[in-house]
Amino acid sequence: MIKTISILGVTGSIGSQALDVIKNNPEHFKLGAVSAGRNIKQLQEVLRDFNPPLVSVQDENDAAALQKDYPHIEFTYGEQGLNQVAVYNSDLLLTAILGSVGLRPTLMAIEAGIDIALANKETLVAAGDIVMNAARENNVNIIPVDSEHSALFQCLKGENEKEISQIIITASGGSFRDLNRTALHSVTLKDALNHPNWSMGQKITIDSATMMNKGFEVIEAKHLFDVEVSQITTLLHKESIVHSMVEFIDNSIMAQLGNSDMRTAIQYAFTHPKRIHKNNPLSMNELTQLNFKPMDFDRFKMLKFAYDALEAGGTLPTVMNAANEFAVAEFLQGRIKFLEIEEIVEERMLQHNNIQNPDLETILELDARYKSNMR
Ligand SMILES: NC(=O)C1=CN([C@@H]2O[C@H](COP(=O)(O)OP(=O)(O)OC[C@H]3O[C@@H](n4cnc5c(N)ncnc54)[C@H](OP(=O)(O)O)[C@@H]3O)[C@@H](O)[C@H]2O)C=CC1
Ligand SMILES: CC(=O)[C@@H](O)[C@H](O)COP(=O)(O)O
Ligand SMILES: [Mn+2]
Repeated sequence: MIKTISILGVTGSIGSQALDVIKNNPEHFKLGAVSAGRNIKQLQEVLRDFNPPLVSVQDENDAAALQKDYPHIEFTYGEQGLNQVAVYNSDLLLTAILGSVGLRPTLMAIEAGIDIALANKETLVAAGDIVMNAARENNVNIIPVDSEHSALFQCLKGENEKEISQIIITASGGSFRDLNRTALHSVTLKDALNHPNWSMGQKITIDSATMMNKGFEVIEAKHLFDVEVSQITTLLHKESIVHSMVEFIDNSIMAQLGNSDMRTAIQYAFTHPKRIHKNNPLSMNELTQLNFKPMDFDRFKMLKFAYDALEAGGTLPTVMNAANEFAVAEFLQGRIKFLEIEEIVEERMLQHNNIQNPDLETILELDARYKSNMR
């Protein structure tokens, strides 16, 4: 059976790699509806190559202009457009959109009974309980795409979650892993965007440099796998070859290894529970060494913030995510320095009065407020 896959964020790093997977496997996958933001040039290539039935863009004028050029495709725009793409009749929705803007469309897809291949980790950080409860109520599968969670998901296949001793999430350390905190005062945006192992979008590359990405991944793991916070460990692993590990109660450790190629995780999310062929094997003969080092929470303060937010629960993870989206956007615009990202996040987390068991409207309201310029 050919699976129809819709994509939120088709013009991004994950979106483009997902298109490679679809293009390389026409006997298995077909593109459904897609959304893009403002990169219309890249979207036009997608339209020419894949001819999707429904397309959403951020701006109304872009939608109108595209409609003239591609009359056989249906164009829509804005938040309403994202929702339309999300509920388009497909077998799987890949959430490769950036940030908490992905939350509502993801929930709408879940309510429509569509399985989710989840790359958009901010959705689980902002509203993990609501999303996971909705998935359970609607009998929808959330299949992780994030490389660490894909690894954990694969290691846990057929296992009993009660027999997990700990989940070990590996971390490259990001662009500044060899610098101490003093040196971080003078780092540049250009340096921050230079990830040692992965080629990714700008925001996640900065999150990796601040270690917020690993914090998000700890929260993501808590929601995806039924474990205690105390069972989630992080470990520095500079090669990003071991994508993560699970230790079981009998001391066996299972790991998933592979190249730094997100197409492996994307493809697995598309084919799960089966596997299909792929042509980019990790050459074990060329692997000279794999390094592991304990995490340093004083050096990587943002990871500690994430553990604190997860322990506190309620709306604190939502606020942390929103503050981070604001601060990283400011850094990418050249308006603040690297270390001000964590200052802003910490400041906003400290000023927030936590609310337990929030509903969706509360989360969306706080998300908008803490993402805005409050300074
Ligand atoms: N890149 C990676 O390897 C990995 C990414 N992830 C996660 O996947 C998600 C996507 O990351 P990545 O692909 O790197 O990000 P990119 O920045 O490369 O792509 C983001 C996509 O979302 C679209 N988009 C952004 N904002 C909006 C908006 N307001 N409305 C509509 N569309 C919007 C962009 O559109 P446009 O460009 O057209 O404006 C683009 O298609 C993130 O949550 C990230 O954390 C997880 C693991 C690995
Ligand atoms: C590819 C992927 O999954 C990223 O989230 C990756 O984890 C970033 O690497 P680090 O956060 O370990 O630097
Ligand atoms: Mn990851």
